[in-house]
Amino acid sequence: QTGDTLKVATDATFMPFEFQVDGKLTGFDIELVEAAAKVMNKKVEWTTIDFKGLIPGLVAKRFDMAVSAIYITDERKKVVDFSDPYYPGGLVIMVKKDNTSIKGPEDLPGKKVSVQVGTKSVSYLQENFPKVERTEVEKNQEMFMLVELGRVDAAVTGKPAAKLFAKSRPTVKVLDKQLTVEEYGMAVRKDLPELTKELNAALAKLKADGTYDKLVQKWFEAGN
Ligand SMILES: NC(=O)CC[C@H](N)C(=O)O
Repeated sequence: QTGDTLKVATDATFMPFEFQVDGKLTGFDIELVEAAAKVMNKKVEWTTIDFKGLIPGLVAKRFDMAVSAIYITDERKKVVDFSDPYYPGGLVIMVKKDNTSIKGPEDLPGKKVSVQVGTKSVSYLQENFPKVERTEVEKNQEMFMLVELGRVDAAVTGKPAAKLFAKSRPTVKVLDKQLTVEEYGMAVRKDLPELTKELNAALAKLKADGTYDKLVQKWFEAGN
């Protein structure tokens, strides 16, 4: 169905999942997709776009898959297929280190919170805390920076990325309480069911042969 090239889209602004070093894509998702493609005997052709364009781009058949720390949600499952879950995630709150007024999501109404457009963070706040003043931005770096600069009170984003960012910046902290429990999946066009099957088989092989564990170790556990 997809020939020998897999067209994969990502929003490379989310360390350690996908980001750029000297203009080159790298991260856990990037290496996992490359490894899966190798098992499937395919080459990867990457496209980088804003997160909000990933699911619409799949629907419009601009690429075959999107891999970008995407949570598997019922809403998204209506328009795209997902691989088996490949990593656990969940939303957390990031604030300035000296912030004492926000201890959990119940403290967010009336506060300014930065979120990335098109993400689960937006729908989570809309549904559960509609009184939060959302500042919606395109890039994750911008979302984090608004907290650092004190232009917003908090950011709501995925735990691994928030933790990694907080580790590199002494001015911010991640609250322990996790707001949701999620699973990351690779999103695939609905008209390519064979690709989803092949992808699941490749992921299973990478888990069985130790490649998956090595990548988890490299991107999430090394140096902790
Ligand atoms: N890639 C990201 O910036 C995080 C997206 C978030 N996990 C979601 O699925 O909505």
